[in-house]
Amino acid sequence: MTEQARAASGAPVTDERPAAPDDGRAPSAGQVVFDGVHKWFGDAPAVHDFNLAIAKGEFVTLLGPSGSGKTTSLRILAGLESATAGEVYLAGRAVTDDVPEKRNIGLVFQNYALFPHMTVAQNIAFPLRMRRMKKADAQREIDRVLTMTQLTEFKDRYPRQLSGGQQQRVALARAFVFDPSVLLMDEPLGALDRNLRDHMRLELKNLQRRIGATVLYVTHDQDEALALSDRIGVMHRGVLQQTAPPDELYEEPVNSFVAKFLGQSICLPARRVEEDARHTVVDVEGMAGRILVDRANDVSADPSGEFMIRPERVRIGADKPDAAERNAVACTVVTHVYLGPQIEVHLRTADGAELQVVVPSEARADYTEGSSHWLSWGAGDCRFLAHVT
Ligand SMILES: Nc1ncnc2c1ncn2[C@@H]1O[C@H](COP(=O)(O)OP(=O)(O)OP(=O)(O)O)[C@@H](O)[C@H]1O
Repeated sequence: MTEQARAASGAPVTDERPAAPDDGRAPSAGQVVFDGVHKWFGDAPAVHDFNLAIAKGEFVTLLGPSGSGKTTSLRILAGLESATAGEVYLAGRAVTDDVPEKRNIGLVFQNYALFPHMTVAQNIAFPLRMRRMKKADAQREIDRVLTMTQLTEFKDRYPRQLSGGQQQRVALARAFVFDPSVLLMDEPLGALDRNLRDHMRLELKNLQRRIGATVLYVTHDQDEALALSDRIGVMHRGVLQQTAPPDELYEEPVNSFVAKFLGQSICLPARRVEEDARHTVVDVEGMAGRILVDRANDVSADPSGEFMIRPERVRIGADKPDAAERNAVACTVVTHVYLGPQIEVHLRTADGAELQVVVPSEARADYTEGSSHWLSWGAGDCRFLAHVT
């Protein structure tokens, strides 16, 4: 069977396999569990010690730059790639050595992978045919997903007679039709234009919620990841850096790679010089004086790391704030960039650190080149992070 046909068919796991270890890393309640998975291509590591448990009905996204190991991890779960080490579990059973046809998984790829010589209805029927489902039962299931994906009126068309968005809906319908235990999607909206992408994103989320599907999704688009996911796992150089709900990932990144990859951030090299019960005191490159960081926001194992703050947490004013626990740094404006509702102000400290903040654009007259300002923020607004590049 070709990879395309395998991916499109899926088939239930029928044999008895050992249960997932109940060691905390691999909760038996997990619908999907990666337990210490490694993948090497020759002597090049692609995925390193990958651990992830996905609950039933959960939508988890792997987000990361090109080549970070997202697709390889997903293909290992699908059985299209073998793990060099580690185990993969589906519904509590090890499937690491099972061929793809033995895993009850639906797959959707960026290039749709529809069969060009089959109509919409025939494409959707394919996984049911592979399972030898009775004709009347199959027809009922096909009608159900045609309605669900609003494709009934297109059922007799061929893929070439459909728009990109319609083709992608067929691929989704084909992945849903056999009630897979898990759906894997690799950049499924990647080939669509921006408007259609935003629209399909909503459709996809609604569909997933309605049927309660467990989804592992791959993208390098952070907006897509934020909009769709219950949790996001950020990958970098084959390593899962952090897995958390979108707001937690944004507010509480564990290292400088995650902070920089998701949203805007001010990150500067820093050193921990002192700590007491409430604060860590850090020396930030380019900032005179010591900067206070809440102890809870000090997550670097090393004394050297990175100071991080989100630009919207920085207050900008004409005067130095006098609150003792407020960090304050004097800056001059280098330039500003008009962005419509906001301007991005580029500033330089007296010690040469460059940083950017955003302010409402109606205040732009205050930020002429060379003008002086005070930046300030609370110890709870900033973080001291492990340095990961
Ligand atoms: N079949 C293969 N043979 C050799 N190396 C491979 C193979 N597949 C992937 N790799 C390498 O493994 C690493 C991870 O690739 P992978 O496709 O998983 O990354 P990705 O994060 O999905 O990237 P992208 O977003 O570009 O798809 C890369 O360095 C890639 O070149």
